[in-house]
Amino acid sequence: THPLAIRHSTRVQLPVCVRQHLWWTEQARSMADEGTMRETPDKTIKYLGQEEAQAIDQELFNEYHFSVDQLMELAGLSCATAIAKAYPLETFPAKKHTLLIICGPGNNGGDGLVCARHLKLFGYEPTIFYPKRPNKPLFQALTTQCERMDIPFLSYLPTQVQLLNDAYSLVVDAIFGFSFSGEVREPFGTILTTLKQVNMPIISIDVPSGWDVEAGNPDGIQPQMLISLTAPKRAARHFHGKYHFLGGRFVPPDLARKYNLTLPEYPGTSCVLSLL
Ligand SMILES: NC(=O)C1=CN([C@@H]2O[C@H](COP(=O)(O)OP(=O)(O)OC[C@H]3O[C@@H](n4cnc5c(N)ncnc54)[C@H](OP(=O)(O)O)[C@@H]3O)[C@@H](O)[C@H]2O)[C@H](O)CC1
Ligand SMILES: [K+]
Repeated sequence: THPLAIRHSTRVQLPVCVRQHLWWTEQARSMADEGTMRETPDKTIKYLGQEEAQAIDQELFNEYHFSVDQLMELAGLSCATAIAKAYPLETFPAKKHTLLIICGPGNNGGDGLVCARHLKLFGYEPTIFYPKRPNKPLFQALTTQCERMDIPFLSYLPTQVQLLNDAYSLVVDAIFGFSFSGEVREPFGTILTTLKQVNMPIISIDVPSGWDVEAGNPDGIQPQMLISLTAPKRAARHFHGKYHFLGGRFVPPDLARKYNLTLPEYPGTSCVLSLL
């Protein structure tokens, strides 16, 4: 048995053909157009460079005394909420509510773990692949929380993309965020090569993994959805997918003013807004 068979034995028998995939994305698109995504985009929004994104992050922790756990919880909840808006449960083909969430070794991976937990609470069926786990209490706790919620973890990622296409409807890329730099090192090079071949939509958290945080990467993965946290990074200018959401509604006004963030207004109590 391959690892995908552990908990999805009935589902892997359902092939996801291209026609079904197109039907489904169209359904999701029309539902989204009908009312769940009416927020107004703001054309003046500022795109952050890598150093600026890291400086804001540090200021939130060191000057404003937020803990990583706090911000990660809000970031991950934003991601799950945005995914539920763009891909509502009722638009999934043949009730196949499965998603694969691939988590990297830093805080972007932590956002992915939190996102998985909330998606499970929303009725989705996430599976996590977390190949490089930091030896830190925060990540160990987030992992335990997912395990205790019966979210399966893959022991390896099959390189046969058909297995992945058959088992999952969406893949969430929580591999690298704004601290990525240089050439991709293993095992993530192989993982990203596999992701470039899948035919299900990819959802990237904060930055499409493998993209330069500022310059993007035309040869990299091309996600259908991007969820920018705090403010979009410059790489987002090269994003040509269908859905671009902003999340991470935790920026104190003074900090937004200091960095001239010109953030659009979130509607009501929403923790996300659509930028497209
Ligand atoms: N303020 C906010 O908006 C918040 C955002 N959050 C999320 O945090 C990430 C940024 O997290 P950070 O831990 O700083 O970094 P990353 O997750 O992007 O990546 C760091 C790890 O990636 C490894 N890395 C870097 N480059 C490579 C490479 N070329 N190949 C392989 N691996 C790479 C790096 O490994 P090292 O060996 O270099 O240490 C790190 O392990 C942000 O994008 C948001 O998603 C917070 O959750 C909340 C606040
Ligand atoms: K990412």
